[in-house]
Amino acid sequence: MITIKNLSKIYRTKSNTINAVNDLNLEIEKGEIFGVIGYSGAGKSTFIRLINRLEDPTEGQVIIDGEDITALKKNKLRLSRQEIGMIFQHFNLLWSRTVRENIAFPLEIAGVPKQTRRERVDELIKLVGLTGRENAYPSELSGGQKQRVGIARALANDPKVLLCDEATSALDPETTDSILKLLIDINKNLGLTIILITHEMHVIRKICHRVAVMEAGQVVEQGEVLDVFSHPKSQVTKKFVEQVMGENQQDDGLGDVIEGFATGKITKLHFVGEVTNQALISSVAKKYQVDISILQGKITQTRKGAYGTLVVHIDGDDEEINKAIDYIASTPVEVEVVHHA
Ligand SMILES: Nc1ncnc2c1ncn2[C@@H]1O[C@H](COP(=O)(O)OP(=O)(O)OP(=O)(O)O)[C@@H](O)[C@H]1O
Repeated sequence: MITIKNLSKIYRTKSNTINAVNDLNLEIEKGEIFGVIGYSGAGKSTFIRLINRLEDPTEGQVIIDGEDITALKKNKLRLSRQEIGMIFQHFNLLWSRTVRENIAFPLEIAGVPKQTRRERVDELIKLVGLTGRENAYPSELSGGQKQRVGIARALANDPKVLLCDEATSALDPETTDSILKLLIDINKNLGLTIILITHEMHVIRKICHRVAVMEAGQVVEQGEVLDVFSHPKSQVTKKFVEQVMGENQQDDGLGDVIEGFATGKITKLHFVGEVTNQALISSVAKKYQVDISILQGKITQTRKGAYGTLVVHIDGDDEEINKAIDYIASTPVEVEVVHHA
């Protein structure tokens, strides 16, 4: 639905030439939540601003539903922009306008008649959960409420695409979760395509279907979120996965723990995808005469399932332990026996 072809943006200053976006190619599907992650300076903001032509590219094309946005003249561009909503890290609200008036603003610009405008604003206020706050000014709102106004305003003209520029980076973790949940609901209920840029892997993990990792203006890796988590290829992607999974957490002090067991087997269980850790552990404990205790590990959830490793101690008769291990190995979970007591 969105095709990015050989997109480049070069900034020339007196002393410098910066390839902020450098020959970028991407295909984004209709109705997906697509994340772009990168460190500061990777070119994410420039990239997202090229999609709605807040910046003009030096080269390349952005094609949305067959229409080449980069080739549009000013008048047509204004109309096309109504199909692309955008929300920002610092909300960009009009401080002298109430919630209702902020949300109505893009409708006024689009020439929507007053009565229709009022009805549409009412709908949007309900959609983003701001009922009761209609007449408040931005200065009277929490960060999460401000971003809800930003979202309602971005959705006012019924866009096909929503661009999110570090939309939760100024919010605390709990508020971030509530805004991410709202974005998931909007994506599901309205079938809206969402492109978000972030430097936080948690945001990608929680809501994105696919992700592209950017470095020095280029996409260095892309794919389904779960695949990128489980098989990160580039150094920069590995660093982002560590943000969520922790660094070298797997074997921290495991040697000492292992020495403490005189019976049973210590096993590492690698989870990628559908099977959940709780379901597996409890079904093994029910099916076989074994005791299982979790010694260490970290499991995280993506939209396509769990990812991570658990180290467990399985104790009981040798035969039962082996049956339990064979059973686990017959599921999508990978088993590795690291110690026989
Ligand atoms: N208007 C501009 N003029 C000159 N250089 C710019 C301009 N805008 C961005 N750059 C440069 O382009 C590069 C990419 O910047 P960009 O803001 O797109 O990165 P980013 O990944 O979004 O990082 P951040 O999160 O820090 O904004 C940086 O080196 C930046 O200094």
